[in-house]
Amino acid sequence: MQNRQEQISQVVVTSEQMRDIEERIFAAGMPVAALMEKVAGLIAHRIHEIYPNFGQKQEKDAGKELFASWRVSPITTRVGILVGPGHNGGDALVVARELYFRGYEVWIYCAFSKLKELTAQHLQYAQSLGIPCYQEISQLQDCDFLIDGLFGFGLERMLTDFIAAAIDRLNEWNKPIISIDLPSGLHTDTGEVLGTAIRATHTFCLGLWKSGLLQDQALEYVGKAELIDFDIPLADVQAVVGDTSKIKRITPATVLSTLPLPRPQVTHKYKEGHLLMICGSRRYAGGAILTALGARASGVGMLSIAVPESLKPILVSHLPEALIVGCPETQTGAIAQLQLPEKTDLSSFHAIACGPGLTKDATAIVQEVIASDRPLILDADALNILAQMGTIATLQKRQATTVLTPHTGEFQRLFPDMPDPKHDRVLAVREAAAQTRAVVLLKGARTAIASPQGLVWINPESTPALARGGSGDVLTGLLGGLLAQAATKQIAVEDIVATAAWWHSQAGILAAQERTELGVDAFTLTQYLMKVLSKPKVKSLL
Ligand SMILES: NC(=O)C1=CN([C@@H]2O[C@H](COP(=O)(O)OP(=O)(O)OC[C@H]3O[C@@H](n4cnc5c(N)ncnc54)[C@H](O)[C@@H]3O)[C@@H](O)[C@H]2O)[C@@H](O)CC1
Ligand SMILES: Nc1ncnc2c1ncn2[C@@H]1O[C@H](COP(=O)(O)OP(=O)(O)O)[C@@H](O)[C@H]1O
Ligand SMILES: [K+]
Repeated sequence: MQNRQEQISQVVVTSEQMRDIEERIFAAGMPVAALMEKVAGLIAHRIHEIYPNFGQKQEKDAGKELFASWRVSPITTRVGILVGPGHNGGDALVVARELYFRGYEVWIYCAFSKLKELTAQHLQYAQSLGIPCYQEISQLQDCDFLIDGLFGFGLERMLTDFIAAAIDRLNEWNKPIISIDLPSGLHTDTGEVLGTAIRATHTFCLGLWKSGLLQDQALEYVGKAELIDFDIPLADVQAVVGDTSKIKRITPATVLSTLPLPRPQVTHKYKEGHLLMICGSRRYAGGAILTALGARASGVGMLSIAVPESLKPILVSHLPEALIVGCPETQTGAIAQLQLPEKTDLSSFHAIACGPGLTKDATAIVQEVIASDRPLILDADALNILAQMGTIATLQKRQATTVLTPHTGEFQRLFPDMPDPKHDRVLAVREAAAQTRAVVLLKGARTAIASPQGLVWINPESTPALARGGSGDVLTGLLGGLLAQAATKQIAVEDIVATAAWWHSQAGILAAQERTELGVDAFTLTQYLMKVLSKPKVKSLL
């Protein structure tokens, strides 16, 4: 049973869900102002940890002379507070007050004439303390860092006029900015930039993770994101979010509920998953090797690899443990047809992973595996061939598990009539899974995975070091190996896919830490997969 913190860290909400959750808390008797105090107190505490103030409150209290010289002291921190019209602005003003009492020099920017009542009261009190409040953003240019309380999940339309101009201006200063809840200007659900948006260095997401913060298009704006947990009761979360149409973050706890795949004492190789990989062509031999090395790291019991006959020697030399199935080739060096060893047919395999390096000339074999009753992962060229066959009509005929692993370009070819993943990745992937009845993994900086039942997993941590040829092939092999093993155990397919995405990106992160982001070629990546699980912190949980 996961503890509360683990459960909360997996939840992802839309603005509508967040509003409903808050309303339940307020309806239960929690005063709005008390919640704002609590939240802002937690934020102020974190800010104090990140940007400590070395100015002495005693100096300020000692009299006007010292106060006047305070600013020139190199050790006093000046913080600019950006205040919007709603409760995001209210949060920021409470933070302003708290930092002021801790000896920071605080300057406020507020250019809105109409504020929500609570926000207006906090502004009035801040001003009564002598905290200066400006209507021109240029006045804050000398601040050491800024706190963004312009808009939170209440932003409902494009930013225009003076506020858009102010954001553009302060973004040019390249100062540290801490955004409260979300960088102002981002759509809470999709992460889309509504006209313009704050480029934050930190985002303190309040209470529950907002979906927009986990989208590729938001990442340049979010900076380092962390959750400020203000004790929302799990019952309220559950009541609003429910069990279906959920979005969940993949966390170590998620993954460690599947890994290590249970392996009994008395077993044999065919009981621990038999994967058939179909990949490679004369033109693309490397993809087959990388996919196979990904599968090797999964711990799969038996690995068979179908490649064009001419690739057999090179595969044998890289993977002595695997059974390499040489297949007849087309004139272009693609697999012409599957030629399995005697007494073997597709039913011998627990799963099939098909696609990397095939080229489009391998159509016949892709059609054959799609027509089979085996759990199937389709990637790369197999996806392009599927697109030509007609994705939805073809997959609706399949009874067995299908997993598709497209990047954005492949997704658009597979699903030309679906919502554009560049606009809303969660919506796109959920729709694709619902219509195909496949588990769809949409690759990206923040990979999103949807089940046909509407559950979406988002992988919240990765590294651009993975933006490199061949890293997707490694994922396909790893996923194939895990799926083959899971087929003999009772584990949900989407959980296995989420596990593979997490494991793959953690290997990238670890490799980048040790070798820099430039040192994570796909072959190296395969060698870091095992290292992730043997990291003391992960290993102790396994
Ligand atoms: N109620 C509370 O005590 C709590 C408040 N919280 C804070 O409250 C925020 C949500 O507060 P609100 O619902 O007041 O919403 P916001 O503060 O996000 O903004 C809403 C205000 O902005 C205006 N607005 C929206 N789009 C605009 C645009 N494009 N141009 C100009 N004005 C625009 C709206 O008319 C409204 O006045 C959260 O993000 C969070 O920071 C929560 O964190 C926790 C508890
Ligand atoms: N900017 C990024 N940040 C994190 N992960 C990324 C980034 N770009 C790509 N990736 C990951 O790297 C892999 C690339 O796969 P793919 O596009 O299929 O490449 P290839 O076919 O060359 O192997 C995917 O798992 C993807 O999620
Ligand atoms: K904000």
